[in-house]
Amino acid sequence: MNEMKKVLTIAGSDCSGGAGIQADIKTITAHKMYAMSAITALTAQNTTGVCGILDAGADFVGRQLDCIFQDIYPDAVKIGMVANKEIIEMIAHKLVEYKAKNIVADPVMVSTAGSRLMEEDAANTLIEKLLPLATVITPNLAEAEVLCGFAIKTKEDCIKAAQTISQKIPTAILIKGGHLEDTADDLLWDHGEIHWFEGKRIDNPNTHGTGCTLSSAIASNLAAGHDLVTSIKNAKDYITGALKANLDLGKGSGPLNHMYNL
Ligand SMILES: Nc1ncnc2c1ncn2[C@@H]1O[C@H](COP(=O)(O)OP(=O)(O)O)[C@@H](O)[C@H]1O
Ligand SMILES: Cc1ncc(COP(=O)(O)O)c(N)n1
Repeated sequence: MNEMKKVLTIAGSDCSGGAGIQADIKTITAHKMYAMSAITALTAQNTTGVCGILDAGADFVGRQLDCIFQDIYPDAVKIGMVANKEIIEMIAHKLVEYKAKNIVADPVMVSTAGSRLMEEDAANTLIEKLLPLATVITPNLAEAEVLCGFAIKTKEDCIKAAQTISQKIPTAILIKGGHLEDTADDLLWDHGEIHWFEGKRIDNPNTHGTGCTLSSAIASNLAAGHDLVTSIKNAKDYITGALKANLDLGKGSGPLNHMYNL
């Protein structure tokens, strides 16, 4: 029997199933891997927006991580929504304690519909304590603007932003271009080396959970033993397929179709 790869997601729950923990578990399962989850917060949300957040508390997040790492050690870890400083610090502490590897950190700050998912005063703790532990961080354009401190309008701006961010956070940096106007090109800055992952813009308004899905697909590929560039390329192919499959659920920006190639 082949060894089953294990991927852990540390993120918030989306009760409507499109983003967060639910998107991550669907993605990891579609990669034929074993998914585990440490839930940082419950959100009450759907395709039209977020109407409530209940965070799990730092101690309880720590207990979930102890249970996971002491029993079924993950081959890769994806980090998504983390609501406040205390939880960020706890996760950083546990990842160091258990020597976690293949960490993909998505610095989730604001939902697509505009609701804040991380408290405003937590950004510095995220930048100083948690993001530097990652193999790769995956900000979207708005998150990259917060991390670099200036507006990003063009592909040249993306390169400048990655260079600036790398001075504070010495990991590989993937700036996602899902919110660029004409293309969906993503930029990887890997310690000074630049790779563009080109993507045609797919005309599908249902993009709830694209960032969550991409980061857990990258984590699944790293768990499989692929290098970072191959992992991102495969993850981009996965998200392209899930967008092209045109699921249309809910009254707002709907979820992706994770069953398109099963
Ligand atoms: N309409 C689209 N067509 C093709 N790819 C897209 C589209 N929207 C997002 N993507 C891709 O989905 C991934 C997630 O990007 P993005 O939507 O920018 O992240 P987030 O959900 O964090 O805002 C990226 O690889 C991006 O290029
Ligand atoms: C619990 C949770 N985590 C993350 C997101 C962001 O989702 P997206 O992938 O669309 O940026 C979300 N809406 N809810």
